[in-house]
Amino acid sequence: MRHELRDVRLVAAGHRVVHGGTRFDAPVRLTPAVLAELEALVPLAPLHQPHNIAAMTALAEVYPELPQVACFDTAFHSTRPWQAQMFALPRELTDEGVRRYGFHGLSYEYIAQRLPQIAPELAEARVVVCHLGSGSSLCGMRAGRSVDTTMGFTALDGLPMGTRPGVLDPGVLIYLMREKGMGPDELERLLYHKSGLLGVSGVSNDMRALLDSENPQAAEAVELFCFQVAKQAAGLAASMGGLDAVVFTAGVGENSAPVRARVAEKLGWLGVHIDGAANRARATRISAADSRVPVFVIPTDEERMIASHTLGILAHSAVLSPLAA
Ligand SMILES: Nc1ncnc2c1ncn2[C@@H]1O[C@H](COP(=O)(O)OP(=O)(O)O)[C@@H](O)[C@H]1O
Ligand SMILES: CC(=O)OP(=O)(O)O
Ligand SMILES: [Mg+2]
Repeated sequence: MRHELRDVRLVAAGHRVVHGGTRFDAPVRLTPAVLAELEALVPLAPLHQPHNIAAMTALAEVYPELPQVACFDTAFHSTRPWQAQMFALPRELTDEGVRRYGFHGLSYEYIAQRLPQIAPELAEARVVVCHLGSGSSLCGMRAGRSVDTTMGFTALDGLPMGTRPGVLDPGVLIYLMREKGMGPDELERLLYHKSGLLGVSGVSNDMRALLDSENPQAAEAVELFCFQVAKQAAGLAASMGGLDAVVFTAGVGENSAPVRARVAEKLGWLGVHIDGAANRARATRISAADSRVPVFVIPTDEERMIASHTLGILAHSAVLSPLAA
């Protein structure tokens, strides 16, 4: 890094941190105390949080004076009403933080800023944003604020993903523990690494490979994915009391015209109709001229959000002093 960045003056490092728990609903400057709190959240995001923390500790070793800022995937969702945050579990579990957090918040925050630049008439709109990548989730946002989202306590809930199952009857877990003798480590491997598109297809976790495959199980994996996107998008429309626009973003959402077409087809009854040619050309607005609900493809930019938050924290705490790399 020192070599690559020799002509650059580093002023700070911003990080995506997937889980902020109940404690962090905004970006925060990294301190040893903050780091300890982020480490305590590792069990809630075992696929992501350890890597987020590893980057911070590595950087702190090389640049001990460099200010570092943690920007949370969960923070954007702190505006949701209580019904969207609560599981129907005994109160004491809710009180200790067993609740729905939601993720991909930096991506949703970027889209919330970008959409009104593209379509000012939608500034107050009820929008379902489909962040479809390796990890996938949906966010229902109204006037740019999160109302509801498909992920929950961890990044396992909601849509099927590359290697995660999405929504699952918790009774399945009791069955696997009791009848198959699975312990927490084996369950974690099953749910974070072996399920989702990979588990259903037996072929790949990559949507491109599944769309190219002749294997009927690959086709089933794609169909299961599109079915759940449409079904859960309709659920978010109910959370918002209506639907005024749909946005596709992230790896699959930005690049896969067939997935967008199939999801839109399943949402036709809600007034979502796309224009085939615009969709294939990956236009910014892909809805048909007579579609009640406009549909957009907007490339996300989580890094830009992180940079912007990091500069904001620096300006706020007046630490933007000349720091030579
Ligand atoms: N042209 C494409 N068609 C279908 N899927 C694609 C295409 N390009 C990328 N993808 C999918 O996007 C996924 C990665 O999305 P991305 O948002 O970069 O994921 P993440 O940030 O969660 O790693 C890949 O796993 C791949 O399945
Ligand atoms: C939260 C999450 O699932 O992130 P990613 O899409 O990066 O896996
Ligand atoms: Mg991503």
